[in-house]
Amino acid sequence: MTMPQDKQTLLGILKAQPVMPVVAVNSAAEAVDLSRALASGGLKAIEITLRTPAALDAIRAVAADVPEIVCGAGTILTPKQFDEAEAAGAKFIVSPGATMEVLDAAKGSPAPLLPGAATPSELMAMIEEGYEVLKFFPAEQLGGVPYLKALAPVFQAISFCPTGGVSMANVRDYLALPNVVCVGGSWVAPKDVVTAGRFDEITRLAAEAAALAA
Ligand SMILES: O=C[C@H](O)COP(=O)(O)O
Ligand SMILES: CC(=O)C(=O)O
Repeated sequence: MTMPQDKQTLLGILKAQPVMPVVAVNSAAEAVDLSRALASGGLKAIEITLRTPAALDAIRAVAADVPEIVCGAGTILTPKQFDEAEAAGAKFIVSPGATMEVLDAAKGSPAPLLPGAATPSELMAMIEEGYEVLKFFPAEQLGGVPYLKALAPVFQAISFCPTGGVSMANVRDYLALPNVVCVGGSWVAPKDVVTAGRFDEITRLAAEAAALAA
């Protein structure tokens, strides 16, 4: 079996904080301010999703100007997006799912890929491809904590980053699972708070999330 996923590097990034902020940004400047505010609160990485036209510029700017945070790219759906995100400086790449084309793009890349998988057959396919650290999206809608608990004894090598519907109300239940390395969430960077430029509030939310590690 090949081992294309740089598991150690990826786990290092994911385990450095309990919550990975998943964000969609309007501009590179906004992404820089947001990243600094999240880092001030104690979060060590950010996933900038390719859901806005500003995403690649934002990744470039954060990778260059905010050394205190590890900048990754999310919502990678195609090999072209993988290549663009890597070229922009993304240090890790997240996809809500997995296609053979995206897995091919990830081969040999310095940016480790966190692909998404949910069903037993999808998990078996990922294991065959050498992937053991996986996104679980959309977590709550797919069955949440009870679903992940049921998978654990069967898929003992798999670690998940559940994302989608996770919040301060349920995050502790996810983090208590042995097969969860961290969660992804947008609640630490609410759109209205970012747009209003209330970065002190972002730092407060980030600190609250970072404290979940204790
Ligand atoms: O689209 C969802 C994001 O990836 C994160 O999900 P969330 O907004 O439920 O935290
Ligand atoms: C769901 C997610 O985190 C992504 O779109 O990459």
